[in-house]
Order: sequence, then structure tokens, then C-alpha cells
Amino acid sequence: MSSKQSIQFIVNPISGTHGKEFILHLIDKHIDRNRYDYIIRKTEYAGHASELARRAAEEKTDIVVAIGGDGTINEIGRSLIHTDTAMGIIPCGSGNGLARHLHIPMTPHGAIETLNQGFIKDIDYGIIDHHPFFCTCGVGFDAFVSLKFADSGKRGLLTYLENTLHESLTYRPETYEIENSSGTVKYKAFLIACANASQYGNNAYIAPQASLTDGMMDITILEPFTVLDVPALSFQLFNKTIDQNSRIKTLKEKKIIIHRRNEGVFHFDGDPMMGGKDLTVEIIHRGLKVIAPEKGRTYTEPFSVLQHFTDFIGTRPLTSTIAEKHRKLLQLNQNLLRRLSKK
Ligand SMILES: Nc1ncnc2c1ncn2[C@@H]1O[C@H](COP(=O)(O)OP(=O)(O)OP(=O)(O)O)[C@@H](O)[C@H]1O
Repeated sequence: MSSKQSIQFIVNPISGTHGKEFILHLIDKHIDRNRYDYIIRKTEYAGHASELARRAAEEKTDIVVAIGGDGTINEIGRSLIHTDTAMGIIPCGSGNGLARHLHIPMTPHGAIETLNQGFIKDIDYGIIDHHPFFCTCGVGFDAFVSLKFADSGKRGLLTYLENTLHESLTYRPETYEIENSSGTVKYKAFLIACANASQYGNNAYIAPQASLTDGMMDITILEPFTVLDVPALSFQLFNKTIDQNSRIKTLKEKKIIIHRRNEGVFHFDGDPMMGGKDLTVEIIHRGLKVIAPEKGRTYTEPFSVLQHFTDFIGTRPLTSTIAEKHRKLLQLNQNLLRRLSKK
């Protein structure tokens, strides 16, 4: 019997915008073969990653690695909760919120090195209306946009940005009641984000104080705002200080019920889902094993809001036609803010 640990890599070929062959080549080249035996599986349809991961856990595979974005991570993570199989991540999505929170390097080579180090930590996960999430879930504007994006038929950050900006022009805040163990409070809100991880992705920190190991979720409520609030909100989203904005209310809870007037969409890790008027959201403490760097970042990155914003809108220089398009969209938008990971 082999003393090596077993890894199954699960590749989502459609995640992000880049081909995955290069990553498979890097795995072949850099994975520690003294430590690991590995196999690679490719997903063939939505939901397939969940099936593959469930089977891998049943077969006592030591590690299942998601090669994809937060949607793929969600599929794999939900099959590994409360098992002995740990989840690794080679981030390939458009936002990579969970990987960024865990300080997993964004480069495939760096992420493979993290696997080779093999440090395992137990993290919390959340459940909204019976759907596990690992990063964020919520109702309101970002759930609405996740639905629009899912319907748009094409993927990519520009499409997402376009949808976000256009829809924010007409989106109306709704009234919600949030019930916790001590009572119910009413809020008029543009969005309510329930965060296990601190960011949506792309370093857009919707809940900067969120911890993956405290057994609590950080709830960010964005109340109605005016155009005058947009610059500060946008800056603070990337500066990890949005919780200090006067339009923001924050709560820390283990379990809440969100009551809304009508049934409608919510999102979990950026994927839209239709739900009822009452949505139960709770955090389950340390239910998933993940492989991540042992002590925060393994390299130092100077913190720059401008860089984070650039990450968010893409890496092309702001001198191109794309930049012109961004500028027009930015003019159109008076409400931008938002998550910007998915999609
Ligand atoms: N072979 C496949 N064909 C079609 N859809 C797939 C396939 N494999 C996975 N999917 C679906 O693709 C969706 C999007 O994947 P994922 O979230 O990983 O990529 P992304 O949207 O580019 O990244 P991010 O979530 O970071 O923006 C997942 O929800 C998953 O269900």
C-alpha cells in the first residue's frame, strides 16, 4: 500500500477565461511526487464537480483540488464538508474570493507550492436556504445581478460589469426584516451580504472583518445611498473599510432569518437561486478542511486600492478601447459598488 497521499484534481474547463492545459502541465512538473499520487478529472457539465468530489471523499481520497472559480469551489466544497478529505484550490475564476481570503497564491505555480506544503486548516462554511456557501451569500442587488449574469449567455468580467452598471440605474432597494435570537429589525437595503469570507472576490471587501474560523457570519447591510456616496463606497470597498461608511450597517451572527415581502432571487457564492420570502442563513463552525498557506501570505504585496480596482475591472491598460468603454459605463453608473467576483 502506498504511503503517499492521494490527490484528485477537478478541472472546470469553462471557468475563468484561460485554457487549463498550461496548469495541468505545471502540476505534472511541480507537484511533489514523493508526497502525492494524483489523478486529474475534467468536469463535463454543471454539477459534475460535486459528483466527482463526493465519490472521491467516499473513496477516502486525501485531497480534492478545485481548478476553477468560486462556483467550482462551491460544488466541491459542499461534497467535502464533514469528511476527512481536504479541499485544495488552484484559483482560475474571475474573482477567487475564497482563495484570496485564504492567501492562496493567484499563480498556478504558487498554488501548487501551497499544495506541496500541505498545511491543512479547518474553516467555517455557511448555509442559506439549505445551500452551502463558503464565501458570501445574500439578497438584493448582487443577487439580482448574479441572476442577470447567469442569463446573459457569455462570461467575463466586462459582461458582469456591464450588467452591474446598467441594472444599478433602475434597481430599487427593498425592505427586509432580519431576525436573530434577540428579535427582528427592519431595514431598507440595496443589498444584504452574509459573509463567511471577507470579500466577494477581486479584493472587493464587502465584509472586511469576516473570519473563516470564528463560527460567525459578518452581515453587511447597504442602505439606500445617493450618488454622492458612490466614490467613498467604491474606495472603501477596496480599502477594507466599507464597514465604516454611514450607509452601511454591520452585524455578526451565527444564524439569522431574512424576511422579505416577496419570494425572489438570492445568491450563494455568486450563483443565483430562487427562494421563498423567508431565508435562513447560518454558519457551521469548522466544517471543511482546506489546504492553505500556514501563516498568511507567503509573499508581500504592497497594498494599493488602485491596484485592487484594476484587478477588479481587468488587467488591460486604461488607454485602450476597453478603457473607453469602461469610462462610458462608469459615467452611466451612479450606483456602482459591488462585488465583482463573479461574474
Ligand atoms: N464542463 C462544464 N460545463 C458547463 N458548466 C460547468 C462545467 N463545469 C462546471 N460548470 C459550472 O460552471 C460554473 C462556473 O464555474 P466557476 O465559478 O468555477 O467559474 P467562473 O464563474 O469563471 O469563476 P468565478 O466564480 O470566480 O467567477 C459552475 O457553477 C459550474 O457548475
